[in-house]
Amino acid sequence: MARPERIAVLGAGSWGTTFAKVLADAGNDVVLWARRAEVAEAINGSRRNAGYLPDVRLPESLRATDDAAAAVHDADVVVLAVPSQTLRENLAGWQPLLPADATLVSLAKGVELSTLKRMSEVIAEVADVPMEQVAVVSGPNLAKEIAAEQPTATVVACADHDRAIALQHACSTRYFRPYTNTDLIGIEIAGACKNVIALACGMAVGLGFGHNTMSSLITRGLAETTRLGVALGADPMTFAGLAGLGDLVATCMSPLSRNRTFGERLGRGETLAQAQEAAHGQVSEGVKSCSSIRQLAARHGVEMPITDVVHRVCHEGLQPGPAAAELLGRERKPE
Ligand SMILES: NC(=O)C1=CN([C@@H]2O[C@H](COP(=O)(O)OP(=O)(O)OC[C@H]3O[C@@H](n4cnc5c(N)ncnc54)[C@H](O)[C@@H]3O)[C@@H](O)[C@H]2O)C=CC1
Ligand SMILES: O=C(CO)COP(=O)(O)O
Repeated sequence: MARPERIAVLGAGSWGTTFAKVLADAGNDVVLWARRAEVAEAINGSRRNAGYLPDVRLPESLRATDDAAAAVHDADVVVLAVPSQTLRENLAGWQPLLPADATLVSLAKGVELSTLKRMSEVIAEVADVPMEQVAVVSGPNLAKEIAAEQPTATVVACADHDRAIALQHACSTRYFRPYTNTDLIGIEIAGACKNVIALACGMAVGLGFGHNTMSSLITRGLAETTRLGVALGADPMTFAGLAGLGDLVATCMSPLSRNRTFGERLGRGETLAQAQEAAHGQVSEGVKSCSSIRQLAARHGVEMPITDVVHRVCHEGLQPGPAAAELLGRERKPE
């Protein structure tokens, strides 16, 4: 397959804007779709997306529009950079506009609440395309660091290995190094679950706990994530890779993570509404995915104790302190 040249990125939030910059820096012809016309105008005029990445100057070659039809026209690749719980609705609106053979790329890390589907499943269903046409990009990819051109690696996953390689070429830059993978289930489950574990780590920070607590949560979080993934058919090795352990460590350890920051606020005693207000509309996917992942785990008979308490803290009034005590007080077992 030839190297893609026309790429549309739909969603001009933190990651959509940053990934569009990566694609433009890699030499592609990139159009970024923003919901609000003034955001598109500011990107075209001042090369800034002030609401999300105020300190970053975007490449001259990156064009923005609020017209989705113009953005996707003739695109070889369409990147979906909207939150996971709105992706179905957003994509349904764009579906009639999509070029027939375009690779559809998910950047979202979540599991849909109403259906318990992964994002690639939602995309294949709504766009009515074979799963081989859908790809996922996931890894330790905090947008602000990548926008500042700090080196990172990532995973480009697609059941069609040739498409994965074409996309790998399209998003390789001197600061962004993608690896290919064909295990969509593992990559997506890892990406969704790490947000929930990051909420738990944030709560631990908010409660005043240190690195032993964080490392314990990361490691046991990886264990429960792997259990779920394997039950769904994932390759267990995926969880030791960039989209597994890599992203889990980055998100749980970094104050730049919205999920960890959200958890920290809850750990300090703020309510869900207060933490949501402080997020200024930026998405903390784990707050909703903790519920869908918990349901998915129950459906498959998988124990996910950290995810369970995160759900109950976020949605059932459990306090972070007693949640920690509950995890420590569980039945003793071998590792
Ligand atoms: N920010 C990051 O560092 C990374 C984010 N991700 C994932 O990428 C996805 C998008 O994240 P961000 O760009 O960071 O989110 P964001 O909150 O910064 O931006 C979301 C974008 O989606 C648009 N949007 C379209 N329809 C929407 C609707 N109905 N409701 C809300 N927003 C709507 C918003 O206008 C905005 O441009 C999430 O699933 C996130 O987990 C993945 C890797 C890195
Ligand atoms: O997915 C991310 C890093 O890989 C971003 O995490 P947050 O959504 O918690 O900021």
